[in-house]
Amino acid sequence: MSDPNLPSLSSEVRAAHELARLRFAHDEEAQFRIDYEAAAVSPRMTLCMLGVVMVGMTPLYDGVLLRMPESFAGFARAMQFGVQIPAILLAMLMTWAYRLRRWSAPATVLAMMLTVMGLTFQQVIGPAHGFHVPHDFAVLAISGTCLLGRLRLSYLLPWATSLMLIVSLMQLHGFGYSSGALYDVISMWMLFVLSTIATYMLEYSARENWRQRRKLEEQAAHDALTGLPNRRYFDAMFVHLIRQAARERKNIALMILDVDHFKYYNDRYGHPAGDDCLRRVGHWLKEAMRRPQDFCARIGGEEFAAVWFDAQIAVGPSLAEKVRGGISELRIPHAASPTSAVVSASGGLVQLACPSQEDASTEIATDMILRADRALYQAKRSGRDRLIDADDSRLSIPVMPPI
Ligand SMILES: Nc1nc2c(ncn2[C@@H]2O[C@H](COP(=O)(O)OP(=O)(O)OP(=O)(O)O)[C@@H](O)[C@H]2O)c(=O)[nH]1
Repeated sequence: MSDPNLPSLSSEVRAAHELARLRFAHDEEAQFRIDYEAAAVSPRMTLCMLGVVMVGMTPLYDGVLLRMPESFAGFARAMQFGVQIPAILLAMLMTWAYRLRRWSAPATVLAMMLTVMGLTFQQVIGPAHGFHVPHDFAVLAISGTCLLGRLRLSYLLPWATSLMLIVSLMQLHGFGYSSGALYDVISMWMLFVLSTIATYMLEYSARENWRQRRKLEEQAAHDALTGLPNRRYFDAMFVHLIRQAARERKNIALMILDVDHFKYYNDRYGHPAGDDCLRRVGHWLKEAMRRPQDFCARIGGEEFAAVWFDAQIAVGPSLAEKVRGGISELRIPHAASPTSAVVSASGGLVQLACPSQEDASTEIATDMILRADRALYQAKRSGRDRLIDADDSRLSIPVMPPI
């Protein structure tokens, strides 16, 4: 029998297909794009800095190495310092400033377009002034953007290909269809194809690593048996929700649940059946948490926690009782239980109305867990298969002072 925790073959094939197409499904793709853009900041800044330095140095190699005539230098400077460098600086600003970052990719593409178009104009107009701009600068700018720009291939490719077509046509138009000009254009396209393949491979491995890291993070936060969040996730998330509840003046409720006489269950039906029982309980808990911010976790062997965010204090006990009682409704036979013929659970509930101290959320969480645990203990002592509300007058437990 196949292990339900292992991914099915079809999901693996789908995952490989998505990777090869450089596109994940909906939410995963959206999350990837956010992370990919965040990781693009330093390579893209490097690209822009290189661009500024290389364009900024053009007077040096135009004048000293290529001996650009004065009649042409004015046009070249206007292009370089009036258009290309400002466009690259704009891309730098959009990448560097957090609030403007969503414009970073279009600004980088714009800088590439203006730089390449400027170079191509110079190449085409130059010969009339007795000056020849080497053709490789245009493809260098496109390849550099491919390799260092960290732009997604599906975004970059249409722009880069259009640019290459424009550059090729302008060159062929400007220099005629001589074998030398054709050779130049073909070598430019070969370099461009290589850069595109490298861009594909870079994005492929970025996606693969990103997915792998997410999987590991997911595994570190979840329990392998039930698939529910684990204790580590619960501790972090509970404190986070208390902080949010304090900020938004919302209520928060916690129930700790423990399956009754689970040792007897294992003894009677065997450990694999015990595992299966825990899986079914976990599945029910996951189903029972309806709102996006409510969650449940497996916090110990046969111990679970359920957290409700923004539930009315008056309905908290009935919500918790529905979830706890639902475990008996699963009707998992438990012939060895002195409490019930089916698997049941005891629960301890604690609620907090609008916590006020946002910065004391860790202490509040510790206190709530302690009180829920004590209520659970009370439920066990008073016969099991029941919920005890820590705020109920029957249970007078002193509240732990903040540490
Ligand atoms: N099958 C299985 N059993 C587990 C797992 N984790 C913990 N247990 C068992 O759960 C049982 C818990 O026993 P106890 O702590 O004595 O509690 P209990 O028998 O449920 O009794 P009460 O809680 O007092 O009702 C132990 O026998 C553990 O071995 C698990 O992942 N799978």
